Amino acid sequence: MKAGIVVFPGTNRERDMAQALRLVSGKAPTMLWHRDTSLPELDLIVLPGGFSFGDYLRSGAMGAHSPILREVRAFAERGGYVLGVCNGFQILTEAQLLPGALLRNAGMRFLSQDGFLRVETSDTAFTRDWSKGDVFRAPLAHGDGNYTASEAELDRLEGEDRVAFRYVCPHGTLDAASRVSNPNGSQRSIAGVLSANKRVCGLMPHPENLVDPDLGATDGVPLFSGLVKSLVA
Ligand SMILES: N[C@@H](CCC(=O)O)C(=O)O
Repeated sequence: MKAGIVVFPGTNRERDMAQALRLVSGKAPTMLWHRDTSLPELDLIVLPGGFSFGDYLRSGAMGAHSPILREVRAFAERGGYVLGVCNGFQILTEAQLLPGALLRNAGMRFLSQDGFLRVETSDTAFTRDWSKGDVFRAPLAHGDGNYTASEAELDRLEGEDRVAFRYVCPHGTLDAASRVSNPNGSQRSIAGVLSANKRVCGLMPHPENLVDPDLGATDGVPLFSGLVKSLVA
């Protein structure tokens, strides 16, 4: 699987993402710069976490206007697979490659804690190595993770099976009003969504940080192993 990771000024999780892709796929990804105006041949583009442009204006707002986003958009329009994690998810919504917006956390403070996610669909390359209803752990680290969209958009996402992950309690129950189950106030406890063709996925938690057994947990491996199965010719 030929993966590319986009680095912006302020990105700080590109090495975590590169390590996860290398560990699971066996192939080192290509590091891309936000000013690049052409891409190598790729199967997957990843926008990793961090603080692109210092989160000035809004998290992801400036990164969404970087030159490389024209190439990312064209790649997605050709049916390419794109994964946005945390700041990468914020950039994808700001670029309108995914619906909705990530607003300030409901508690108005930066969250740095474990989150528990329930897989809401296994019918995608990003989730095929889980079963619908599986619950896994993934670290959270963000100030603007409160997923928000219109009621009509939320209904559309639900109706088209495009909610990928939802925040739940550790034993899997869902309580949108609970800060344990829903740490940042996201509407309907949504943690990750998909594009209409289900080939662009964004999520706030960091599954790339739980793929190495030497670090004590491999909860995030299925995200990457599913992509390898779908994208390796
Ligand atoms: N800087 C963004 C994302 C953080 C990250 O990607 O880890 C925020 O605080 O919401």
